[in-house]
Parts: sequence; C-alpha cells; structure tokens
Amino acid sequence: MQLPIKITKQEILKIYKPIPLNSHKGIQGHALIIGGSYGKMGSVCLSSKAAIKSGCGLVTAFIPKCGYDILQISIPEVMVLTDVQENFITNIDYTILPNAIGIGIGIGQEIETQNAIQQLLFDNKTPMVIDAEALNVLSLNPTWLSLLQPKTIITPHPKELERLLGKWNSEEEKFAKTIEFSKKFDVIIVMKGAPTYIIDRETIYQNTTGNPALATAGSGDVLTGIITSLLAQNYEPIDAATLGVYLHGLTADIALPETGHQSFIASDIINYLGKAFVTLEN
Ligand SMILES: NC(=O)C1=CN([C@@H]2O[C@H](COP(=O)(O)OP(=O)(O)OC[C@H]3O[C@@H](n4cnc5c(N)ncnc54)[C@H](OP(=O)(O)O)[C@@H]3O)[C@@H](O)[C@H]2O)[C@@H](O)CC1
Ligand SMILES: Nc1ncnc2c1ncn2[C@@H]1O[C@H](COP(=O)(O)OP(=O)(O)O)[C@@H](O)[C@H]1O
Ligand SMILES: [Mg+2]
Repeated sequence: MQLPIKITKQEILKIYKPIPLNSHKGIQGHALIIGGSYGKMGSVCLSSKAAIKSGCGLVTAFIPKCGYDILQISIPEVMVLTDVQENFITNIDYTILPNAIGIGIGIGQEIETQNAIQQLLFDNKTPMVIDAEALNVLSLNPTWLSLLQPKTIITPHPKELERLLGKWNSEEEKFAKTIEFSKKFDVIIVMKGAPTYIIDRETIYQNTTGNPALATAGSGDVLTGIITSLLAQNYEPIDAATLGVYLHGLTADIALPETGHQSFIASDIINYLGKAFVTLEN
C-alpha cells in the first residue's frame, strides 16, 4: 500500500481556482441535489445551502412534495423541483441541465425510491456524488454499481462503507478492500472518519483538517453539497473531493475557538465556509 498524500494547504493551493472577475451565475455551474423524505428534509436544506455557499451559480433541489415549502422558506436562493409523490421520491424527472448531481441525503429506501435511483443511474452522464441512503440502495442492489460513470464520487461513513464492502478485520484490510472497490468500479471513495481518507484507485489522500466538532447530525450532508458544488464548477472529481473535504474540516478548525466542540452544528459548517475560502486567497 502506498503512503497517503497529505491534503495540506500547500496541496490545495495547487488545485484551488479563484472565481474570475468577469464570472456570472450562468457559467459558475449548476448543482442538482436529489434527496429527502418525510422527516429528513433538513438534510436537503443543509446540502443545497452548502452547495450555493461553495461557489456554484445555481442550485436546484429535487425532493418529494412534502418538502416544497420547507426548502423554499429555508433557502430562497435554491430552486426546487418536486416528485409526484408526497413523502418520498419515486421518479427523478427533470428538464434542467445540471453540471453535477449530489444524490442520497435523507432519500430513504422505499422500493419506488430504489427504482428511481436505478433509472437515474441508467440514464445519467453527469458527474455525480453519491451519499447516505443512495449508497445503502447500492449495497442492497450491488449489480447497479456497474452503472456508475467513471470517477463518480461516493462518500460513505464507516457503516455505509461496511454495507458496501462487507466487514473487515483490520485497518489494512479495510484499505485493501476499498482500493479494490475503487479499481473495480473506477470510483473515487471519500472514506469519511477522523481523519477522512480519499481513495482513487491505488492513490490514498489523507485530510489534515477537522476535529470532533464535526461529529454532529448533518455534517456529511453538508459535505455532499460542498463537493457537488465544486464538481459543478468544473473541478476534476478528485480535486472536488480533496478540496471539499479540506474546506469542510477547516470550517470546524476556524470555528472551534468560538463554538467549542459542543455547540458547533452542521449549519455552522455552512456559516464558516466563507472564512475557510478566504484562507485560500491569502
Ligand atoms: N436533519 C436531517 O434531516 C438529517 C438526516 N440525515 C439522513 O438520515 C439518513 C440516515 O443516516 P445515518 O447516517 O444517520 O444512518 P445510518 O447509515 O444507519 O448510520 C448510522 C449508524 O452508522 C454508524 N456510524 C455512523 N458514523 C460512524 C462513524 N464515524 N464511525 C463508526 N460508525 C458510524 C453507527 O452505527 P453503530 O456504531 O451504532 O452500529 C450509526 O448508528 C441519511 O439519509 C442521512 O442523510 C442525517 O444526516 C442526520 C440529519
Ligand atoms: N471526530 C471527528 N473528527 C473529524 N471529522 C469528523 C469526526 N466525526 C465526524 N466527522 C466528519 O463528519 C462527517 C459525518 O458524516 P456523516 O456520518 O455522513 O453525517 P450525517 O449523515 O449525519 O450528515 C464526515 O465528513 C466525518 O469525516
Ligand atoms: Mg451521512
């Protein structure tokens, strides 16, 4: 196994692209966040707000009907498309042309939702981030993994990773299985944890930012929004993954003196994104 490449500020500055002075929302990228179900609309609010706060020009959320008012009132900057069903997603039908898709947060595992995910994977050619219950749906239907476009980014926490790979008996075996999976399906795996590692075939990246303040509900949903936004802005998938993970952790490091570990919540990741981006301009 190769030694991990540390994701430091020095490495990040090699890939970070400041926003051009003459940019406008039409060329800053359009991110589509697909997720949500009854009782889990907060995850989509967090993810789509994180996306619009990470530099893309437009964000659309595709959600079940029950989330319409919630989304529109929580984040007026985000556009909303709804499924025909009230409480969960059954048919992912849209006519917009997003530059990146983030799917899975709060989406649930209803059989109709599983079928809708399969249909999207059949049709989709857009760069994609797959998280949360969309990963569990892939674990339940492993043959669908062959539908993923090359360099799709998946962002499992340890339990989601275990559902995809099966159990491991040591850290070494976990990395070996993850590398094998990345090679087999040509996907980038963000192995969330403390620290987070990113696996791109045999290359391993190790994040250097973040702290236990991030151990709070919704912090992964926010990460999905950030990475999807960067993908929509035309970052290469591996660069979107490393920059996204670095900025996500950095928000918690910057916030810590003010919030402590305890009072930092997922919305604070979004609140501190601006300060995290500013460190890359100096
Ligand atoms: N406000 C909202 O709308 C929110 C909505 N959300 C949405 O809810 C959906 C379900 O997501 P989820 O991750 O809570 O459920 P699930 O996959 O069963 O994992 C839980 C189990 O996994 C484990 N585990 C997790 N992390 C681990 C670690 N670091 N290290 C080790 N183990 C770890 C741990 O298992 P245990 O250790 O207890 O066996 C834990 O009990 C999803 O769609 C998400 O987007 C949430 O984001 C919250 C805010
Ligand atoms: N102790 C910790 N140190 C650093 N990062 C952490 C720690 N605990 C959690 N995180 C980060 O928080 C995020 C949690 O993601 P996830 O479990 O998917 O949360 P949720 O599904 O509630 O949004 C991951 O990015 C993970 O790396
Ligand atoms: Mg999660």
